[in-house]
Amino acid sequence: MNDDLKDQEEQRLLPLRNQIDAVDQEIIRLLSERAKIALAVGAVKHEYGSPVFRPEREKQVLEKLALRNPGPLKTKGLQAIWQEVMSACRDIEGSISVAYLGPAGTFSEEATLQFFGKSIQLVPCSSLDEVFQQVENETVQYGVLPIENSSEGVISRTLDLLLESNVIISGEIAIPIKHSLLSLSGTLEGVTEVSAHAQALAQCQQWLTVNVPLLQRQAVSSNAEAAKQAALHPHQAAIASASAANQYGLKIVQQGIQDDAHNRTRFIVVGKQACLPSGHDQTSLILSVANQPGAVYQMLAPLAKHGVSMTRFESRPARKGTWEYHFYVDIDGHQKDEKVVDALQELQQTTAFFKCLGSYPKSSPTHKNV
Ligand SMILES: O=C(O)C(=O)C[C@]1(C(=O)O)C=C[C@@H](O)C=C1
Repeated sequence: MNDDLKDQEEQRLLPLRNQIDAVDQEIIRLLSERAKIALAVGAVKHEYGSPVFRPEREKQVLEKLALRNPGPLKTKGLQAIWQEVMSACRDIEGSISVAYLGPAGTFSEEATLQFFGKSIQLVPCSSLDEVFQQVENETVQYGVLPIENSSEGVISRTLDLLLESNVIISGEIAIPIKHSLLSLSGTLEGVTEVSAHAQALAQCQQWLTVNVPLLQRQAVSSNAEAAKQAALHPHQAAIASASAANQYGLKIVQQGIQDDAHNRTRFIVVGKQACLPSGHDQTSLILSVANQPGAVYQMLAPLAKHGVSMTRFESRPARKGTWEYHFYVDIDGHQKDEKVVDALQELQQTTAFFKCLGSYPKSSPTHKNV
């Protein structure tokens, strides 16, 4: 562009940018008003000793945005902004800390930030067990854990820890998982090994077999750990997110190497506080029944009887060597909803084992960020 055209453009942009500045000032004034009200809300919560984070209310605020959005902003963009507004308001009511499978740069961190917004204290942990421990010991208020991947199935350690521990599920979020092959040089020259979390290696196995059959595959504790190692050793490549490349000083050899283009992981948020109904909730249960014919069919009868829909059903061996199973069941509705109350009461009487993991807002398409 020549200088004349640049000047012309500047002259036309200037008044528009002045308008944006004036609107920004008004937004800041309104945000400050909102923050003062949040402080008053926080003071009331403090008096009653109740938690700052209210997932059911945040879900309602995000849903209202979808209904009220006049455009031209996309609802997804508006909701992402509001997620940060609520995160910042929450933070002045009282800071919350959230444990996740670290180090920095993992998909767990991405899910944590999408769910809570950026105004939180991130506490990276070295294992899923440690995330649970931190929540159980109340050294953090919440923990974020992967529970199922669309191509690889359930994360069995998370299911087992839910059975053993004493935490309550307070939310869920599903995020797209896109893997990249990273190395120090951005090429595979001199590279003999590729490392990643076992789940990521499994999610990319076809691509690796077809494209880099000679690279030795090495499972490590997380993709971010693989990226850290690749940054130190030129003979190692790593599978991690494209953003991990920046974070660890690596270059992208190839993006999007996951075998399933729609690869997603669902994460759960656990804490010690039960959620109130939001209007669009689900309840997670662990059940088991005596090992006899028709037992599973009978186990589910109270749900059908009270018109409660089952949205997920997983089984895990009870690890007693007796071919007994624990069933992980998600149902529609909150445990305070009348028909759920009736169904749960009956289930408690008819099952050999019953554990309610909590009721929490469903991640609707508008809050799924996918
Ligand atoms: O409504 C509340 O309880 C608030 O604290 C306000 C607010 C918000 O910013 O809208 C902030 C934090 C809560 O998690 C929910 C909502």
